[in-house]
Amino acid sequence: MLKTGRIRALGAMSGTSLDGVDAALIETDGHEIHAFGETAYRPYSHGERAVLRAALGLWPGQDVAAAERVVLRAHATALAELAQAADLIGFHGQTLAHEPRGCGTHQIGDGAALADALGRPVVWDFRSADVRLGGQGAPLAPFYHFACARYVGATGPLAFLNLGGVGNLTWVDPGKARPEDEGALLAFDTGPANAPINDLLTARRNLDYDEDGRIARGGAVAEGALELFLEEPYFTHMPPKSLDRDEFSDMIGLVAELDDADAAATLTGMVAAAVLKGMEHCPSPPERMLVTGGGRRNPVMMDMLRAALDCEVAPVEDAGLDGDMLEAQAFAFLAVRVARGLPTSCPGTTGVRAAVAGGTLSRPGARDGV
Ligand SMILES: Nc1ncnc2c1ncn2[C@@H]1O[C@H](COP(=O)(O)OP(=O)(O)OP(=O)(O)O)[C@@H](O)[C@H]1O
Ligand SMILES: CC(=O)N[C@H]1[C@@H]2OC[C@@H](O2)[C@@H](O)[C@@H]1O[C@H](C)C(=O)O
Repeated sequence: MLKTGRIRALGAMSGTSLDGVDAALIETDGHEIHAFGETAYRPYSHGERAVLRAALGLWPGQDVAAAERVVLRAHATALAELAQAADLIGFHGQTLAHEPRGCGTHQIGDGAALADALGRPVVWDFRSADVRLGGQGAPLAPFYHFACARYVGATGPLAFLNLGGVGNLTWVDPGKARPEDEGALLAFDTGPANAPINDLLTARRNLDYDEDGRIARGGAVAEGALELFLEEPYFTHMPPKSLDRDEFSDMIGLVAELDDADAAATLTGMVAAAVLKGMEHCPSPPERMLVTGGGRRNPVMMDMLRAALDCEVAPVEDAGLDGDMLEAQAFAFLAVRVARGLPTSCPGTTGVRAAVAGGTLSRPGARDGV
């Protein structure tokens, strides 16, 4: 692979909400974003999702064979067409469990098998090297956020907020030369985001989520429950810090006595309150917060964030980025960095001891990685 120049990279992400595989092409040299390319989305069927859900919480050595097959098949079909135009693939896989201070972090998805299936080199297993070196293994999107901040022409500090199952925040100083430079990035998971709302509405109404915040809009935030939530020690822990999807699943108990609308409003308010708490850790107030992930489609959540924060809060689309594909693009970008030996995480993003290029490069036909 060429050491300099642009690479057409295809990234694939299967997030904690288990909805499907996002795929996106970008052109990059691993430093700058030169161009965005085509995207694809391949949802999981109900049956596939059930297989993945049943495997959540499992660690290597446990029986994850069925889930592995689902992930490989879904990615092979999701990526088949776009892979024709790609020099390199970045394959995140599916996180089943994440406990960086305990068992580690576990993503399934065999990159060597995917390289064989697609006939393209694949970078995968992005997180474990970081954990081995004392990092949280997450979040990894921040190095891409640094490139995005440059791409959108930011001159002062700004923040990216991803509202997926969990919320994660990246504070960026685009004035620094490189993302691994001290003070360029601070990143951490803010707390729960959509996962508890989805879980509540699945249990109570058999809904996947609170579409456009319609249920929360009819309710009011229960201040007592919110105060109890904010007593969680997680919020006072210094970053870097990261969460597993279900680490805050107990919070549903805090809204158990409330009707559906008040419960949804309160869980939505907790997301905004957790982000506000997170802002206390930022080195300086950002000029604006660009929001990505499914939560940016929830107007009630966005309004609560705007009410809580002192800066402009806008979906990343306002800056010309694609909030549905940002994570897939991130793993395309990180794949290029790994292939070029450039770091993908640093003390400010994951707490790793020193900047590290995490990931394995597997070429088609070479099962053990190259
Ligand atoms: N129109 C909408 N209204 C309200 N909520 C929405 C809407 N669209 C998406 N969401 C929420 O966003 C969630 C999906 O977010 P996203 O796709 O960012 O998750 P993910 O990438 O799987 O998660 P993570 O980033 O944690 O891995 C849905 O489960 C839902 O809760
Ligand atoms: C272990 C893991 O898969 N973490 C995910 C998850 O989903 C959101 C948040 O929790 C973030 O920490 C991370 O994903 C994004 C893509 C990241 O690494 O930046």
